[in-house]
Amino acid sequence: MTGAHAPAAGPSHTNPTSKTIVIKLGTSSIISESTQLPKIAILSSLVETCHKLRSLGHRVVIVCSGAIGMGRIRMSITERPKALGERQALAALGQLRLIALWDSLFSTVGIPVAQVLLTRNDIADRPRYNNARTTLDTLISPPFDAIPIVNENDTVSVSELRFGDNDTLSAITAGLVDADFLFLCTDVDGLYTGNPRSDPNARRLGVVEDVAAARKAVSVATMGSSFGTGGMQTKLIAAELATAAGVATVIINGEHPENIVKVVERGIPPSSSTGAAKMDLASSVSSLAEEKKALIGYPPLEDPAHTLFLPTANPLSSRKWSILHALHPAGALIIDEGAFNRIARADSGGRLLPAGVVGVEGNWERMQAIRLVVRRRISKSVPHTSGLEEGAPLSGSIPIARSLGQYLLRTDEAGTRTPPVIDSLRKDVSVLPPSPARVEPTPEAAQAGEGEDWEWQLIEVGRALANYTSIESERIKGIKSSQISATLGYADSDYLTDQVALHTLVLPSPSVSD
Ligand SMILES: Nc1ncnc2c1ncn2[C@@H]1O[C@H](COP(=O)(O)OP(=O)(O)O)[C@@H](O)[C@H]1O
Ligand SMILES: N[C@@H](CCC(=O)OP(=O)(O)O)C(=O)O
Repeated sequence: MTGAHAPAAGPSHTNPTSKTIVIKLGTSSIISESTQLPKIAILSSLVETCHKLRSLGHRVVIVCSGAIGMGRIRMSITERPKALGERQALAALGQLRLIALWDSLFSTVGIPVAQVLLTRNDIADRPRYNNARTTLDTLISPPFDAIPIVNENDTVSVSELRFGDNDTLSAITAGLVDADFLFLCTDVDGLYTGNPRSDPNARRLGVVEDVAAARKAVSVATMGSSFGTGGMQTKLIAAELATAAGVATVIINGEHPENIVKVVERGIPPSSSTGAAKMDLASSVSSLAEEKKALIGYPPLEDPAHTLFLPTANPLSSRKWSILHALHPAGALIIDEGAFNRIARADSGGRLLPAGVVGVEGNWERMQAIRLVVRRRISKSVPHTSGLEEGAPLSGSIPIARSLGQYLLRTDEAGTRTPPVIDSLRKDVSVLPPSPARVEPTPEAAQAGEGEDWEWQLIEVGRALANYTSIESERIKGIKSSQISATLGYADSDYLTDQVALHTLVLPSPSVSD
């Protein structure tokens, strides 16, 4: 045998019970707030846990924060650095130490580790997304059987190309590797009804079936450890992203990594839609107020203490999930309500004809991801909601934009993340997320102006891969498919996009007629 690594028990792809497990370690799990030193004993225990998981046939990916924290330790900086350049420099100093530490700990059990540093840009389009997917899959498969250790490439990422927090990155990673489990290890035992550091009455939630409902039910003031960044807010976003991809997501205390094995071995109960699991769980736990039960599922889970977010009953396909949550939208097609109603129908195949397109914003090439934005008139006099408030009354019953809130998370210069701004996207679309393809009112909309009683509302309802470039789309918008050939001189598709992936909230108030 050559090299530092002794052969270790590797996972088997042929083992039907083999799971893919992503473990996210927050800075609070890596560095002690009191001693300001790496938590060596806990990291060692995590290494033993990974060894155990692999000997049970599972594949493991670690998403590890702590580069900036380790850099602070290295340079004896006690204050959270505010300047971007300083944070990027500290990340460069700390990442090296972090990976050296992991490499030396994992070599004691003969497991090779690989450093994977990502920015959003690295998964911005399908080819790059698939490339990252292949690399990770190759690393966790024979003959390498390695453990990738993923972090954001903080040293080079600039604001619009950042994930911003490793909770989101871990959910994206879980989607990339088609994970079964995502463990968000932190310094508390799970998700509580309030911040357990400041609220003595805060109660831990057990099984959560609906992340959006849980988000409503709890207070997630971002106050966290002095090293951590996102607090619970970003963990809930990660849970929403991951469960939509079919990944069971667990918030658990990083002090006892060995508990991860217990949760994996216990397995995931099917969601309540199947009935049986709810009965089993409900009978094994003590009482919980009825209203809480309805809202957030079950009483706290013990041995080990954790909060479990069940995967959605109908997870998105990997392709749709990546279009909605991972790829970077390069622009937007503005469509009318008729077009939206057609693509929202189950039998439409999600294909968008040029006839329903009223505007084209941004610059894109074929097969790049784009936003689909519905333009509609709304009454000025009738109070209405934007359709983005989770849990809003479902009067319009058109599926739309549940997760839009996440795109409205802003990161300021100091790296602080503010809560999602769930706001009306009426004519003022400046609240749309900053991107090169910022959506402005179309010339037609601007020309038409606003009536006395109505105004324009623009809402992102989904995303898709473009069949035509933005320049081609501009030329064929509003026409019949049969006219594409005469207009462009060729017609590679009757549709502007195939396989539209829609968000899942609801357009509550009906629009006034056009
Ligand atoms: N509702 C809540 N439930 C649990 N923890 C919460 C809640 N609201 C805020 N927090 C805070 O979130 C912190 C964990 O987030 P953070 O410090 O960013 O950890 P990490 O570094 O592990 O990502 C906890 O220490 C806790 O103080
Ligand atoms: N990428 C950064 C960590 C960002 C982050 O989300 O931190 P945390 O909230 O501790 O998981 C680093 O390595 O320092």
